[in-house]
Amino acid sequence: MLPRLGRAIVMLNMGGPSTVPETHDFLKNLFSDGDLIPLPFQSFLAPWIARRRTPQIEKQYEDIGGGSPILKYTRLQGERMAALLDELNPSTAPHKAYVAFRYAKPLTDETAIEMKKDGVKRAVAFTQYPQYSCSTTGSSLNGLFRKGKTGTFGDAVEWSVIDRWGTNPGFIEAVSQNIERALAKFDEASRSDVVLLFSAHSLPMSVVNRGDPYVLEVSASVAAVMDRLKHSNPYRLVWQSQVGPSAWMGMQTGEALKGLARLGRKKVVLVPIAFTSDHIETLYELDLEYAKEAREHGIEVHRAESLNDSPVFIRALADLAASHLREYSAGDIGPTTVQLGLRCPGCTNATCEQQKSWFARGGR
Ligand SMILES: C=CC1=C(C)c2cc3[nH]c(cc4nc(cc5[nH]c(cc1n2)c(C)c5CCC(=O)O)C(CCC(=O)O)=C4C)c(C)c3C=C
Ligand SMILES: [Fe+2]
Ligand SMILES: [Fe+2]
Repeated sequence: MLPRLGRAIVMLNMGGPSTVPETHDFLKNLFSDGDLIPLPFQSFLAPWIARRRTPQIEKQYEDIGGGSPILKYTRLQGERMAALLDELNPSTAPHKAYVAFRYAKPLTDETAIEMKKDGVKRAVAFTQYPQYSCSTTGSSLNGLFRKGKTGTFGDAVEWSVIDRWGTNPGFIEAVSQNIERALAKFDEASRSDVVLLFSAHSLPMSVVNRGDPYVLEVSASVAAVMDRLKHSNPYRLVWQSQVGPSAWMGMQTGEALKGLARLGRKKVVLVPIAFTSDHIETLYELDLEYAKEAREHGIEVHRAESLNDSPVFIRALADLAASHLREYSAGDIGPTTVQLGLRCPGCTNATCEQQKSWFARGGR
């Protein structure tokens, strides 16, 4: 049971199957989410697509060691962040981190029950996606709002929100240090020729074209990292993990690697920039598929490690949460956002607007 003045920090993310047999339920939840993938006849189509896709995706999770490590790392990051927060902000201690995933256990419902049992009165919804997209953080906040307004967390919880932090100095420092470690694997004489290929999960063009800020915010992260590295190397931002036949943001990571080989650029560091721990896209797509393909094209390729248990990154999470708790009250969104109350100009999802006014009232 948290004492009255304790603070709950709720780490929001999509989640992933911790074991291979959980893959089907993960995919079913994912394809059922109209905020991520709006489908006609969603409640019929989602289970059908999930069933068809399960064997292929199960194989990928088998190949990366039997599941997604996202829960392991989110718990570790949360526990270490909370311990640091107790030191940084004794006036709001004790702090306790909760995990609320959108498509895998622990789902928001389960977390809500735990928070209710703990008697939480004041909570921070802390997105673990550094850059904002309506289809990721937006979906998590919509999910939290749907549960919150029916009292699933208890009647008296007051909320505030950290909804994006893609240019946070600690985050940028942690990514930059991992790039420097990858660069150190190349021979010193040709190190400045290495191309830094920042790779982020792509977004359907239909989402980009309705004014979603994700592409801009990922680009801002890349620009901040390059400033920190004093533009030591040539670089590009490319996009991976397209699903289905519609148009997605490009250029694709795989195509970029082939193009670089054609140009005679044979040294590359792959940098995951839009996710904070290892998952199928780093361990399978980047490490097993693209790196292998690149080597076949004669490219020497190393990947910057994901942030995972990076102490610099965990300190950044704690600093972010500490300044949020010091400077913001229930009903506030910050520190990075200046978009309170605004939704994407082309957004027609009514829940997005309701959710934002609900949080602006502190979750009342
Ligand atoms: C910032 C990260 C992500 C964005 C943006 C994003 C958008 C997005 N994703 C899909 C469809 C799928 N994504 C899937 C897996 C998956 N997606 C992300 C991150 C972002 N997605 C991650 C980290 C993962 C893997 C989780 C893990 O391994 O731990 C999948 C399932 C895998 C598959 O079937 O290929 C789908 C489907 C859409 C449609 C979308 C934008 C609207
Ligand atoms: Fe929206
Ligand atoms: Fe995705």
